[in-house]
Amino acid sequence: MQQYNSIKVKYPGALLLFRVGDFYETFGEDAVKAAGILGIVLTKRGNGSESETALAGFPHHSLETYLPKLVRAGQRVAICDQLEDPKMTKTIVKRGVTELVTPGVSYGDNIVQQKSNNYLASVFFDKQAVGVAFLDISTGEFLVAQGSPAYADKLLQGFKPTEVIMGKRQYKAFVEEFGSHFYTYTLDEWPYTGDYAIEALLKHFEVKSLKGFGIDRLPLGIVAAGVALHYLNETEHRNLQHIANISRIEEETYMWLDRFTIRNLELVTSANEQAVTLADVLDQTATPMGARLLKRWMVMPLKHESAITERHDVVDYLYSHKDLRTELMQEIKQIGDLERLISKVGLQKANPREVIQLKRALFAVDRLKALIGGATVAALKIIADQLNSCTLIRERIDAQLNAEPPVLITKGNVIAAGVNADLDKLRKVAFGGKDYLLEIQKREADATGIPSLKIAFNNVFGYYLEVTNAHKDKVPAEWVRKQTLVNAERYITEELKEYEEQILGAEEKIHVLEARLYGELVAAVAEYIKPIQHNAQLVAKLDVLLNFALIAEKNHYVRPEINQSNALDIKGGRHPVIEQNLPIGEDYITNDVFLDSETQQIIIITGPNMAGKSALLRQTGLIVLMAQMGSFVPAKEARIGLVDKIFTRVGASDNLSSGESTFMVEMNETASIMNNLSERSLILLDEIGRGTSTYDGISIAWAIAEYLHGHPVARAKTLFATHYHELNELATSFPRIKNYNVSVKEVANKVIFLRKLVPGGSEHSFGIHVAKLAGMPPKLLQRANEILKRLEQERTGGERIKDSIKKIQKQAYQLQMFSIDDPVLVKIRDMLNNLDVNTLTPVEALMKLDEIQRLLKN
Ligand SMILES: Nc1ncnc2c1ncn2[C@@H]1O[C@H](COP(=O)(O)OP(=O)(O)OP(=O)(O)O)[C@@H](O)[C@H]1O
Repeated sequence: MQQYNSIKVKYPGALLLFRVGDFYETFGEDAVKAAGILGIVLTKRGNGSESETALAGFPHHSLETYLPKLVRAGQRVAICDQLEDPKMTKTIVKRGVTELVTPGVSYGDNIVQQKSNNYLASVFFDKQAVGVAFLDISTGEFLVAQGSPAYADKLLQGFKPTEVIMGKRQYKAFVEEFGSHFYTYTLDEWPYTGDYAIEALLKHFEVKSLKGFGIDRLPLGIVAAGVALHYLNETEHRNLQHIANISRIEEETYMWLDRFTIRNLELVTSANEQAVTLADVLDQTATPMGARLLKRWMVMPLKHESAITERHDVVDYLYSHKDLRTELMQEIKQIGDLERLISKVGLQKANPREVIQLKRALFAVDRLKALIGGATVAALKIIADQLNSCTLIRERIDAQLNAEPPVLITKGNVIAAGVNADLDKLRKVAFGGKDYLLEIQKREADATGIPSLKIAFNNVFGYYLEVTNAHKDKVPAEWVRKQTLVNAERYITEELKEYEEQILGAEEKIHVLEARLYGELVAAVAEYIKPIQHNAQLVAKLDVLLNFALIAEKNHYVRPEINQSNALDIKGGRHPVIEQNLPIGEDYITNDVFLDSETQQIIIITGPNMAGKSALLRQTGLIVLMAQMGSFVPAKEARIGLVDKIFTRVGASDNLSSGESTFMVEMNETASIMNNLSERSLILLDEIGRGTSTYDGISIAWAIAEYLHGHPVARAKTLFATHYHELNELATSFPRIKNYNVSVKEVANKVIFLRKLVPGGSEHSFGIHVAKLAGMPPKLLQRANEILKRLEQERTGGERIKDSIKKIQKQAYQLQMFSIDDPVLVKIRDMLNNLDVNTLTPVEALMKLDEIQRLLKN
């Protein structure tokens, strides 16, 4: 326990798994936690004594099962192993922590998700800018960026780190800026200096300057990156050869998606667990690394024409070469997760089966190279040229490892025959024993004339000769009797003892020798980390492009034209996700959308509830996004003038948990749009202003449209869906604002949704119709219709809406159940009117309810 305690204090905040013999044990509070999370038995040690402590443990071979559960439950887990062979020491065995696993520093197959990266983010900021580094120890990726808080925020949203580290003093500011939904860990301040960080990076990469990585001008990013390395060291991760590169996330290369857009367009995740995301529709990649890269491309679409066209060219080529596609697919599947395999080599955690898989992957890389070498599209040829066969190492693995080795090196039979003469000889001794024993048996039987003589083995005295009682007298004098049974006796001989020692020694020696040879082989593979990682990146890229071609064919997408104009021209566009999930027999209704900066910059879309306004907005955003990530798009034709930023304010995304009201969130999001828009921005606004009173809402919406139209430098293309028909008036005074509506047909008091976008404003919202579909009481609906009619009559009579509303307010609502004159009801009404819902706590709300109930009862 002394040893335990001395180790435990070194890893504050971590749950310590303490290896004792064949078990990992936890003690005290850790035991209580572990038992709770893992559902294992909690016992006590040192019952009743002063040192009594809670205890919970599990067999060491179950670590793979239990560790992920602890980490997923948000625990930091320190794994403390026995550092020497207990047989070799007379005192207490030496122990030490060999790894500290945290949510962001994990690589176990059972902990990290195959198809997602597992990023640790390190953040460091000053008053103006934020530096952020992303490191995935399971893949070796290491990226740095520096920019405005908004840029950092967008990256954090896109990369979705499983852990964010920062200096203790920056924690509060971090939460204020980026929210409290990240798993965070704070560190002491001392490593947060430029000097320390640069030194850590130079040392790790064994270079003299950071210039080669293109990150030397990111002082804050460098500090963040240096601390990320420092943190790996702190968590006992020392074998990091696979973190072989660090690169800058180039802000100017990628389209800007604000955090709301990533969320609102449901690209990779959705607030609704059941919802189908764009990733679900677009991902049929053949390898996990392809799936990970696809996600990256989805949240970081490109904004340079040449880079996008290059991807489209490849997709186009693969689209029209179906046979090649099938062949490529077969090879890529074989390659599997090469990226994580080679990382395991770097971490010195690759088992023999994984090294064999690595070899298979390299053979497949070779075939892949040959397959695309003949392609007539430049980008594919470049991939072919860059793929590295790594012939030497591949052949070395092939020659040195058995084709189907066990997972554990300790099981033996990993190194192939013929690799090492000593090993071959030892194996003959150890495993050629059966024949040898039979030989002895036969010789002794002949010599003694005991035909039934048998050689056998037991744990007590090893190999022995067994003689039945009938032949007892023929036993030679030099045999040593060891055991007498009812009808037989057992003897050992000098020869058998010698043989036994040789075998036991041989097995031990084989063990050591195989481990050494395997270690040498893995070290040799580690020399190839860089080329193999490069292969992995190329294959992942090919996988995603191939995937785009497959999906394009399957879902009938077309190649979009990307150009430098400022126009967005989509013909027959569809929503990629909704169209996949329509009831059978229903077709998605396609729509054309045209926007440019000259004639039609802003489209006001009105139309009834449920008409398809939001779907149209989203599909326009998604089509642009898909085009610029390199995919084909769900449309009949699409000509896309490059977009550099997409902003959305779509649907109500309540953020009540962070203490903001829905309307506040909406205004935050809209403000961020107004402050960041550019000439090439695409803005999607859905029902801006509906979270407040009608007048406030209309006024804000009106002013936003005016602002966007009148912006001195940036004529951002905007789709503006609204229920405020009043906004249709804008078109009369602003030349680039146009009215459209998503049409419906009214037949015999029923509404049929046509879902077609047609020019012109619309008059009705049919909200009451939707309320009816939803099953509102008929009385209520009837009254709503009355009010609506009245309002509409008065409006067409030329009155201003405000006056109309006033009139309506004068009408008393005829409540059937009771009269509003009732003083009790008046009291309740006043009470409710005076409540400030925004500041009310749940408890206060309950107390108010209780009060109301009592008033009514009395
Ligand atoms: N073009 C279309 N073809 C087929 N179905 C569609 C189409 N557009 C929308 N839908 C279906 O109609 C539903 C309602 O669409 P959407 O949410 O876009 O309506 P809305 O006009 O934004 O309504 P509200 O004003 O009430 O928010 C969608 O969930 C979708 O299933």
